[in-house]
Amino acid sequence: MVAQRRGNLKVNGSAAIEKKIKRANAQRQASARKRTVVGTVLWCAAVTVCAALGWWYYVTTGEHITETLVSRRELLQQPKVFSVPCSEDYDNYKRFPGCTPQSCGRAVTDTVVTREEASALKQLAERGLSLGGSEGGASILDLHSGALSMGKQFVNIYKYSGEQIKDVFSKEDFDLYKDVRGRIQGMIAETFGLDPSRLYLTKPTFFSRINSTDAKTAHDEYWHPHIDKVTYGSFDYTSLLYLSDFGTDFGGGRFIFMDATGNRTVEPRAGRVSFFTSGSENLHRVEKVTWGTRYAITVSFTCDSDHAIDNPTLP
Ligand SMILES: O=C(O)CCC(=O)C(=O)O
Ligand SMILES: [Fe+2]
Repeated sequence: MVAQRRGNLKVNGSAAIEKKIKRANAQRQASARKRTVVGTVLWCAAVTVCAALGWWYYVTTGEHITETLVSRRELLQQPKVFSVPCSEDYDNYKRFPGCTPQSCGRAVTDTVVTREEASALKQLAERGLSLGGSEGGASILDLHSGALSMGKQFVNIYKYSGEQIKDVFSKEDFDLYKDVRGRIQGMIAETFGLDPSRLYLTKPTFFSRINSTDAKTAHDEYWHPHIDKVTYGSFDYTSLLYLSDFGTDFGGGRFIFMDATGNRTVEPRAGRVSFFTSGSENLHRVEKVTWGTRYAITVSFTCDSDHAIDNPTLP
């Protein structure tokens, strides 16, 4: 009797042990699965954080920049000129002696436009753009055609504002614009050895205002690499007059020449004029603005009088 009970106990006991072992195994497997899932999630999170830190470091420290041609802190006493071999782009267009680029390059000057003039032009841009503005990060105001960014499209500021335009812009504003444009034209002609009277203002010539708001339409995507002669056709010489300071008024927003040997940067500074031949020898882009507001004017020149535009006048 005692022996039989012991036997039963033994049978019952080993079943219980087997059950325990099974339960323990199941628990071990479940926690191993849990560990794998947690491990994967942590690994993904670590990779994401590393990628984000890498991107932030890349953008803020300018690791993508091989050389800074002119920094914001520098104040150039004379133009800095950099020669680059001309591309073949100009072969696809009619050549204009005394104007079509024969030697190509890029240059930066801080002595053609004063900071006071840049400030007056920025105020002009602020007043004009306050009447409209894009929903995305990039707005333009073209005093020649009247185009003004408005939401997701453009309006004609002269038609849109009617008589009130006289409260927004003055004759002095337009005189300053004309004067500055003339000086830039003279500087381009002198630097590239051109006859200034063979160089004409062309379109689009416009103010730009850029901030860090996400783009809403393709018009807001100012950061794409491009060649001005390909994008705009009539351009032979592009100039950019900066109206605000990199690092003080805005972050990001540096101008980048994308050469085969690396990226070369111009840091905007109010009153600084950067100018260059418009072919693919000067492929470029603007870095995304990360904070603040960046103002500039793109002033464009052509050698083809058929594409010339006049200075803007108040209607
Ligand atoms: O604002 C800039 O620095 C460059 C603008 C530009 O590339 C353009 O208007 O074609
Ligand atoms: Fe451009």
